[in-house]
Amino acid sequence: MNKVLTINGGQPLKGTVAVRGAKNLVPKAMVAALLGDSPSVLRNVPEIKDVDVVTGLLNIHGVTVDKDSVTGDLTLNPAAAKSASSKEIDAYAGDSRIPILFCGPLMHTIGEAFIPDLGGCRIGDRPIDYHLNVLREFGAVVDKAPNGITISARNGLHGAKLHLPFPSVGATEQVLLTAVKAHGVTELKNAAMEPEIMDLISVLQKMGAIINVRSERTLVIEGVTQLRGYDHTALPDRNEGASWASAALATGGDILVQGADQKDLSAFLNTYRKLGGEFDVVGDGIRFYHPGGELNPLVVETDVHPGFMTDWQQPLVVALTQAQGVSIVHETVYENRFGFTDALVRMGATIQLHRECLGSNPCRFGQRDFLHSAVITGRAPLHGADFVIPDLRGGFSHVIAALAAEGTSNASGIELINRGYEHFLDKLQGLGADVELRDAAL
Ligand SMILES: CC(=O)N[C@H]1[C@@H](OP(=O)(O)OP(=O)(O)OC[C@H]2O[C@@H](n3ccc(=O)[nH]c3=O)[C@H](O)[C@@H]2O)O[C@H](CO)[C@@H](O)[C@@H]1O
Ligand SMILES: C=C(OP(=O)(O)O)C(=O)O
Repeated sequence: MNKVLTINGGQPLKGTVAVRGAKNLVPKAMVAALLGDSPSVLRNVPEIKDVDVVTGLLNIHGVTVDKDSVTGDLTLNPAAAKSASSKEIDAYAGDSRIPILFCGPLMHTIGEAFIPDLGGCRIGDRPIDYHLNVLREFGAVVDKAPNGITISARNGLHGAKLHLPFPSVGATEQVLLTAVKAHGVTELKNAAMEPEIMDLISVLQKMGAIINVRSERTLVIEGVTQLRGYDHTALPDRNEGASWASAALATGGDILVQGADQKDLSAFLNTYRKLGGEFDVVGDGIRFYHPGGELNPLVVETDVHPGFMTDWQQPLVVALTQAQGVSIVHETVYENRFGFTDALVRMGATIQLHRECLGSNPCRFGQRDFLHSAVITGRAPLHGADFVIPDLRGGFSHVIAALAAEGTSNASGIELINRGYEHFLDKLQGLGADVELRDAAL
């Protein structure tokens, strides 16, 4: 039975939430376990759908994943790794972005891989051309198959000199997970340097990999013949932390985010402060709050790390609807990440989308037909509306807009949020939100 979340707005969110391991690291560290010749232990694992998807994919490839019933820590044993049928793998098509990262580890382990069509948030085309190009440079052969691709490396994989057209997070991870056991040295230029990538590098180094992080976005990886299991505590989810911070501001609330890490949120914290939000870095996290008074309009441009992360943009836009004046958000990472603003406009926000680059940095979407700049005029009183959750961050934004609004909203498709937000409804209720999950009327 489909569920609907009924949200009664008008209450500030107040209280404490704890964030655990990052959605953008944990599933990748799980994939890395395939490369070891002994079991790995991953700690601080959140209960989110992307972890379930990767657990299922590992299981059908013969990797056991045991969850500690008290701590939730995972022990991943690749001793019996084997190939899986395309029918088994196909069951995971469209669920997340992670299956593409099985390419290198599966080629190293069993010589070939079938990768189903990917899922993840629909915020642009999200092609995998960089992934396939780097894999070919390593010596892999890629073939299109019904519902996915097959990839093989019968003659092994060798190091390569690589340069990404854009510092893609996924393609950088693809290179890391392949190069660590490829024959010879790999140099990757224009690599992504997100904290989750640095944490994946820590995981791989614990396994025995040799990875040099140079300045100027360059990684140099010296391939080794053998890797062992790791014991690692995942870094906290900075994107979940930033989401709750925006929720505090949009609703006029006060949220202590346990686990939020100042250094990984630096660009976000600067923006938050300029917008008029306040935060205190405390022992076990960061307290985010609306200090009273008016919020200030801002110009925000998303960027790769260390810039303002694209995944922070959607929740922040809700807070910007409550600032006094005209704000601009220029999205430079994804070409189509403003679809979620339709529902905000129906709730009373004033948001106009433009094809031009409205920030100070022209981006690669500027001369093309993409509505990738938003002009937000506030302060706009919001009112309740019915909406369908479009994706992870867009859905979070809709829910906090509904909480900031006067009146009642109904959200369907709320389960999408579980892909990246652990115990979302429990956390909302713990912060005093008046929400109720019920069966949809037929
Ligand atoms: C599971 C995960 O970690 N997801 C994160 C990861 O996504 P993901 O790894 O998919 O994002 P990328 O950094 O690869 O994508 C950045 C841009 O590069 C483009 N591109 C990427 C690969 C490719 O082969 N060809 C290509 O054109 C994409 O369409 C996008 O416009 O990084 C993004 C950027 O920080 C975050 O928003 C996502 O939350
Ligand atoms: C875009 C996101 O995730 P994914 O890459 O998993 O779709 C996100 O977390 O905002």
